[in-house]
Amino acid sequence: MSDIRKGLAGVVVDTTAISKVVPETNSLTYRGYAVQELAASCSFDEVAYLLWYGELPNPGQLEMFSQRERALRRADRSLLSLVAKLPENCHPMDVVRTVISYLGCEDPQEDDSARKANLAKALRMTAVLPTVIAADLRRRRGLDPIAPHSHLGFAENFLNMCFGSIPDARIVKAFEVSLILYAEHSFNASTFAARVVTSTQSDMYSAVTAAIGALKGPLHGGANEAVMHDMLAIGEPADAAEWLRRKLAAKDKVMGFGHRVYKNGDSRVPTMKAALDEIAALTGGVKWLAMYDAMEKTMADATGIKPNLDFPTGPAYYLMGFDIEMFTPIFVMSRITGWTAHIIEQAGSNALIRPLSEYSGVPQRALRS
Ligand SMILES: CC(=O)SCCNC(=O)CCNC(=O)[C@H](O)C(C)(C)COP(=O)(O)OP(=O)(O)OC[C@H]1O[C@@H](n2cnc3c(N)ncnc32)[C@H](O)[C@@H]1OP(=O)(O)O
Ligand SMILES: O=C([O-])CC(=O)C(=O)O
Repeated sequence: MSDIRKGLAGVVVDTTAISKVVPETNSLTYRGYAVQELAASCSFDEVAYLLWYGELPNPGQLEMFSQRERALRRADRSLLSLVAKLPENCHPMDVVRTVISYLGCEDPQEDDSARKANLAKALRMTAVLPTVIAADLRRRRGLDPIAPHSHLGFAENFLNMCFGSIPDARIVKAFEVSLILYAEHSFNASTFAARVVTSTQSDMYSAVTAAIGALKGPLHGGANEAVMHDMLAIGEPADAAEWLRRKLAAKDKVMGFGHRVYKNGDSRVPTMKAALDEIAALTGGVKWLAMYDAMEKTMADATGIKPNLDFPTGPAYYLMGFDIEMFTPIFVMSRITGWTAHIIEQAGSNALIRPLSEYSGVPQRALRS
């Protein structure tokens, strides 16, 4: 029997220079910078630049980069009509997945995986995806899309395209913090899926499409939606403890808790919890803070398992006015920067990813005796 590590738990499969997760010290760095410091001091554009180019931009570089991003925000008519044609009862993650696939069909350079071409694709996808997600949110509410504005920052512009106005600057900042925290997390399942596809020398759009499929699942990015569904099902903070006890007794997983790498708490949660506190104070959402505390305490007492990043983002996005099914697409809007950085890294130092398996079926037998 070989040494099988189910789910590749604990297996180091390659090196990466993009981010480092150290569960022992509860630290996460992007290109050497602590994520908490990036969230406090940087814009999402600066973090995207850092992930792709390895260094923070100087003011001139940032200006040029932001101008290029702003110029690529507009979704052309064919893209918007594709979104409009997709069934409204499909999950918005299916829309996002389909749109990325379509962008690949449209791109005459689709199969050019040189670094320069891939950087251009990464920027185009990152710039246009918010426009598509906002248009999808609005069509599900029976509203026309709002065109992007090139004078607005990345987060402000997205919120304006969704809601038709820009919220309080403190809410915009809290939202931008969530995007920065979501941007990158080493070899998580969706990033690994992207790297597997890239390792066959396939194109960036195919790799991102695979990553979106992996992120949709509730054990990964889909947990932020599940958290809010659970909080609404519980209803009142006073009922959280009993609800959780029943869930645990049935051996069900509680969404938004636990992590494959962090066993003593997710390094991003304190920063996101502070952002949630800010949003709740400004939107009158203190009930959901009480729910958060009740669930966190009951889980800690019963299992010792701590929340992951999807736990605070669920109520934060809900209080900002997003429909629950838009939560994971927002995660995509941010993580696409990390995925594409990994795709570029994988393509630049490639080895086909193809592990082994141990056969567990019937022994070899004759077809006819
Ligand atoms: C951005 C992100 O993707 S963060 C992750 C988002 N996903 C979730 O929130 C889904 C809920 N959490 C989980 O399912 C898990 O914690 C995972 C999948 C994230 C990580 O799981 P793994 O590292 O594979 O740990 P595993 O599932 O083996 O759990 C170890 C033990 O803790 C328990 N456990 C782990 N997470 C939870 C949870 N959320 N609720 C209840 N029990 C849990 C398991 O039941 C298991 O118990 P056992 O040893 O008695 O069987
Ligand atoms: O690292 C993981 O396994 C999941 C996660 O937290 C992320 O992708 O942000």
